[in-house]
Amino acid sequence: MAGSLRLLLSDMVVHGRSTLPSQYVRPISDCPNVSDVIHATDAKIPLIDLAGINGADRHNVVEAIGQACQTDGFFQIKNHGIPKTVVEGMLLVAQEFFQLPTDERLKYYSDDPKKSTRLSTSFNVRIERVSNWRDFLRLHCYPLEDFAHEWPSNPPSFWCVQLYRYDSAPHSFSEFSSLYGGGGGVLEPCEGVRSEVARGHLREPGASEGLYGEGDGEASAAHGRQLLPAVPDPGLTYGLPGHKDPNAITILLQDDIARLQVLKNGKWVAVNPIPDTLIINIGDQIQHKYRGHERVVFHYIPRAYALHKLVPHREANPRLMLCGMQVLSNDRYASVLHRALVNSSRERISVPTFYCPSPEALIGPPLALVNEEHPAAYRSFTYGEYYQKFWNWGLATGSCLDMFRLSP
Ligand SMILES: O=C(O)CCC(=O)C(=O)O
Ligand SMILES: [Fe+2]
Repeated sequence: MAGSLRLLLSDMVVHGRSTLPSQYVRPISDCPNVSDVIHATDAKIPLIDLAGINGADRHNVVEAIGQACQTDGFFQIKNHGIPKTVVEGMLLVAQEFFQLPTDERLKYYSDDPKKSTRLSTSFNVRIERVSNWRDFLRLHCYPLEDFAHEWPSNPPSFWCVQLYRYDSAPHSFSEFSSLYGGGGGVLEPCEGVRSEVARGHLREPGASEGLYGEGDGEASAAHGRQLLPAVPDPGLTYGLPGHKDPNAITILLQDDIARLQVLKNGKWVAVNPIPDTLIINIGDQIQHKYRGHERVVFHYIPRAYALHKLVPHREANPRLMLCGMQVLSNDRYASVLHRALVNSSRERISVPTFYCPSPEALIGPPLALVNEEHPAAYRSFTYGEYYQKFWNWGLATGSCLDMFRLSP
């Protein structure tokens, strides 16, 4: 891509540079107040041990997940079944990709958020006035067959690790692919996590029926790798400012540099890396498919629990792919604000996997919850529309969801 050379942060960074380029400098009021961050060991971001998930301890594990979804929306899991070498390999491949010669990387460069495979920088360079200190590679990966051919073929391990299938791959490589969304079995190990998150969260009687059920063709997954180079003055900029993920559930792998923070009880809490753990982050939507019915219910996470209390499933409108969403500000199920800071010593890499509804999925308030006393709080939208707004909103303060709010 001609002329894009300096658009990638990794190509702009000059080692030993002593000042931050002005387009990255935030106004003072918007700078991260690093002295006011609480350490996760004090704030207790839940760490859930999945070791017993398929055994006698299953009930307790599911309960713990449900509890974490209610109280935190952001937690860590250990004993997730993905070998350490595999997890390390994912970070390594990301690092290798970002170290490729500029020309090789720029083959994937695009500033178009609609592109399913792209390398870019900041957040949405088409609209933002202040840039974020990160480069990212974003890949769609479900169904795998639709997207794998677009993925980078370099570094060589990038392709092979992701296309190995269970039936043909050496054990470690097939496990490696398990962290990626996709067909051919690559979603399964995460499927357990994903279903348990949903099941634990929506655990009213009957609520778990069909969650991510068979024949579920509506989900999609995107996979990101982001590089946050070392920065001269980390107190003036962000890798990513405070935001809530627009999708259903995010599974995040971070390296050993503690720069991820989550807002808890009004305070930013550092999510200090714990070896061999993954982070689960509840996003703005969750998919709920009812087996044997056409309908798909996308619950807006903050109200998912209440929704299941209030709306018997069978009252949902079967024609409209019916969805529930409500005000997030005062609801304990809110998807949570989190942010990534940068540091001055060395680059940081993180690998998030985003599980999303399909772009066509219609999301709106359940009819049974809408009456004169409780008018719809938000207008209906497709996930595609929401997602486009999310990119155009540019991680501005407030919530992207507010753009869909109907006047009171
Ligand atoms: O880099 C991180 O740790 C957080 C990434 C993130 O929040 C995102 O990509 O949505
Ligand atoms: Fe995020």
